[in-house]
Amino acid sequence: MSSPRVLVLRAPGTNCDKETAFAFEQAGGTPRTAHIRELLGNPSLLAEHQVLCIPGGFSYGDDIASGRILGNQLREQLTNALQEFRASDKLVLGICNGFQVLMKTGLLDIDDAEGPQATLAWNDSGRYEARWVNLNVEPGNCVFLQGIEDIVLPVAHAEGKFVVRDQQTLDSLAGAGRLVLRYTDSAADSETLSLEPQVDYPANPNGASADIAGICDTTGRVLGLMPHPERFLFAHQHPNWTSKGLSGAGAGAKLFDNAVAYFK
Ligand SMILES: NC(=O)CC[C@H](N)C(=O)O
Repeated sequence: MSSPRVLVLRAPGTNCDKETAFAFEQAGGTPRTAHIRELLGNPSLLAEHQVLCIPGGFSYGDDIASGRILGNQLREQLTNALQEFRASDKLVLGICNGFQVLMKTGLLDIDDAEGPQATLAWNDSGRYEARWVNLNVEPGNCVFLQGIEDIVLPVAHAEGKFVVRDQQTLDSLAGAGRLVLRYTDSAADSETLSLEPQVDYPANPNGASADIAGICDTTGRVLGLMPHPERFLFAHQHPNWTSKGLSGAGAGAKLFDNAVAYFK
């Protein structure tokens, strides 16, 4: 297959669908944007695509909780179509609000018999955080992050604090290679795995447990992350690109390249 078809799903309040579709297009994919109503009316649309991406924004105005309404719609009304999609060796990406949505769908394998093992809560600062952050990638089987050790990306969210239920759950998620993306700074000890952040604000912009910025499912084919890779496709999007002498592609482009390369 030369160019995977990417379904970029939007809902009322989504605001990153165009740049996310553009990111997949730049990478050689064939994106198509669909409104949730269109997908609910025609679930077979999913089967026509190889990648499902839920982009960032404020779906349903972040009412109740970020991602809750769209997540519930997907979980309750498209259960079978989504599970079939994942089972057929396809990819799912949730960026920021899309991550918040994915957390509620079951696609990230975050629920166990006792309920959710983790959730995304309000930032410790109590406000929207828009800044650039440094991230470490845990080596593993996450398709989107292959070949990336560390990466600089922007975040822009108010409900991005990844909170894990307890230390045992944290250890088991880590042991399974699920904690794929963590905020870092020069003083960070990435070996320590604690419910408390090891990295101080603002390098950890929200106070996430163990500085977690993104997780994948058990297959490595579903990724949810708070940072926005689609906002760093070109070096000149970095605020210090001239002083750093950056040129060419931005670091975020690699995630989309990896997704497309998976189908070649
Ligand atoms: N950029 C986004 O996707 C924002 C996510 C969400 N609406 C929040 O503020 O937490």
